[in-house]
Amino acid sequence: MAPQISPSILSADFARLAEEAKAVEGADWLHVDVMDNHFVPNLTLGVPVVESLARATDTPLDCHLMIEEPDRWAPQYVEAGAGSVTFHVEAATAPVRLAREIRAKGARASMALRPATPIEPYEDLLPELDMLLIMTVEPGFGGQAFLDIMLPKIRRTRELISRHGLELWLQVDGGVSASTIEQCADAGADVFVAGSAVYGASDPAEAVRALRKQAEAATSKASWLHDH
Ligand SMILES: O=C(CO)[C@@H](O)[C@H](O)COP(=O)(O)O
Ligand SMILES: [Fe+2]
Repeated sequence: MAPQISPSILSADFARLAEEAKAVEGADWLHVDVMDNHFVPNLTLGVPVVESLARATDTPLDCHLMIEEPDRWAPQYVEAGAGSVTFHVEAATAPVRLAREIRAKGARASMALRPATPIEPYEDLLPELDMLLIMTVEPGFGGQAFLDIMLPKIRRTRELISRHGLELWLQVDGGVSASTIEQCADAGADVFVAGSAVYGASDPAEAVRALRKQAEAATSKASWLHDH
């Protein structure tokens, strides 16, 4: 799959969300960080705002739920219009049932891992998912420095995906910018969330295009693409 860019609305001006969403039309997804002040020490937005955003933009919404009890809430984000819903495995009670429910309701099902959560215990769950999100910062805030200690986990996950012959997308989120996106693509990521690198730029749409170009160039040279 060609690399995809998902700008994070967390770094946008929340008083102008519709305009900020339109500013990145041309991106593959709009990444919406939902935080409940319990799973992470920050509070952002919920179902009503996602419903409004879905009406305000043609870009599909990639909802990243950093919340407790995703088993209870995630289906409501599909109903609100999200095209992809990511729950954290650390918070989910029944991740297989939840992934199946998200898919059955018509969205892509995705599971996220915090930096300290290994992929290996979840190998058998991968066929249930459309995307796996590897956090490259501790979740909670935009603008943090990329954790390059996550690169080996991205590589191991890409190997698992290839070994099982899965179509699953591999997303990275946190500190992804012009200086880190190539390392992520080389390690095997194919969906790139970028908040401050996009909304901190003078031209967000141009920042998306530039990141996509860098990711495409790095992916075309990456061994994981050619060795399988
Ligand atoms: O989920 C999160 C943070 O918890 C992210 O989606 C951030 O919003 C990414 O922002 P940058 O690190 O790219 O500034
Ligand atoms: Fe996120």
